[in-house]
Amino acid sequence: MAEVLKADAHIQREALGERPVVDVAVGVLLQPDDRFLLTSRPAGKVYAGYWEFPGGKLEAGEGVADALARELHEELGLVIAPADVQPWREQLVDYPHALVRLHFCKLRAWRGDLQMREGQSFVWSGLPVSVSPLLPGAMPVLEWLQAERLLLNK
Ligand SMILES: Nc1nc2c([nH]c(=O)n2[C@@H]2O[C@H](COP(=O)(O)OP(=O)(O)OP(=O)(O)O)[C@@H](O)[C@H]2O)c(=O)[nH]1
Repeated sequence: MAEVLKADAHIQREALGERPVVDVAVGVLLQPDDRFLLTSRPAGKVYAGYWEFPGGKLEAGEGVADALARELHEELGLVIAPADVQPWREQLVDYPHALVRLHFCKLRAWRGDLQMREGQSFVWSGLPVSVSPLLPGAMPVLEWLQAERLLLNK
């Protein structure tokens, strides 16, 4: 099994094998200058107020690119073509409330102006990130981006 990131390890949860995996499509929206979009989780959701990359759970029978296009439209009013979604990395995260498989995708093209349709806040961030707290499942992305930038000498 791929490495599992255990969030809030001090909180008890069911054994791994007994929980279903929830698939989540997550977008890393990148500007030409490589800043990326972070949004805050709306009130009423688990980890409300934490910063994350936008996205959400796949519906039954839905693929990652379609789910991401639907979520980004529902949450942010953006229109993206599934063909512009670049699958990037996957990460399993073991939260007390759920075991999730995050499908991180890069996006450099979209249409429409950002609308915070769920009352979220947003920031276009560089590295290091200036907002906090960050959702545990969003943290590996920062390391991956940093590693890529070092490699490309950016
Ligand atoms: N969107 C997003 N979700 C993440 C990230 N990292 C991470 O662990 N997650 C987890 O993935 C799951 C996404 O669920 P969600 O609640 O945002 O999805 P949703 O919009 O479909 O939820 P709902 O329709 O049940 O309210 C949550 O358990 C969340 O903690 C991230 O960077 N972005």
